[in-house]
Amino acid sequence: MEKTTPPRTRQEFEAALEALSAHYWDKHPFHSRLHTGALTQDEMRRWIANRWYYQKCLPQKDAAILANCPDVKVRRRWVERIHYQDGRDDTGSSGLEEWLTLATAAGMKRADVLDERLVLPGVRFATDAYVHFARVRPWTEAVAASLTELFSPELMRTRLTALRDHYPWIHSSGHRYFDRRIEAASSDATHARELVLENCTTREQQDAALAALEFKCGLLWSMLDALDRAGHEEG
Ligand SMILES: O=C(O)c1cc(C(=O)O)c2c(n1)C(=O)C(=O)c1cc(C(=O)O)[nH]c1-2
Repeated sequence: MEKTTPPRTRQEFEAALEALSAHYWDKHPFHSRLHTGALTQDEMRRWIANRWYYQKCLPQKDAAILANCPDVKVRRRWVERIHYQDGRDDTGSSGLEEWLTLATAAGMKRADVLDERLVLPGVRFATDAYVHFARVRPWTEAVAASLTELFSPELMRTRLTALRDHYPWIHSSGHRYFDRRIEAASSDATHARELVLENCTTREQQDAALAALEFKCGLLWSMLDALDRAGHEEG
């Protein structure tokens, strides 16, 4: 009989997921420039407009996870991510509205962001690939792909400090997205990690989850490659 590789222990699996932080976009040169205050106003605005495309696609990505997930308890908690970004109605808080506030705080018009004129082909392609992945892969893999958020709170803290220290021309109303997201990201990512650890129990499922998280790291990285290149071409 063919020998199958036994699954990793929970600790080993968790450590393997964590180790993929080595590929996270916090180490991308574009983020280094953003965080040291080196971006021009045009580059900062282009980053905000491109991230908008990522932000606005997140609820569709999460809806794909819901559509593929047969577990009512998981769906009940996961749907909160859609409420978070879309808002429950026009009066409450909404991540997407807060992102648009960041755009106006940086001197852009809402319409200029909403018409996606500044969205680079590479950013569109990478973002669409994430939504597609969530549609066609098992829900556990799409949840694993979201685990980049485990690595994001520290990055968002650094970004907030950078906005305050290096980009005073951006009105402080634009900081709110990150102010609120740091805590939400920790709680969402902790929940997602638990789902992956609980539901990916065979070696194959664990490997697929790790591959999904690596794929997502590459996808985020390529978004910043596109932004970095656009900045250099301009300069
Ligand atoms: O500002 C960032 O660096 C950053 C990173 C990430 C991430 O690592 O995927 C997300 C966010 N922000 C974010 O705001 C957010 O809502 C979010 C959702 C997800 C996801 O994959 O479901 N990632 C992220």
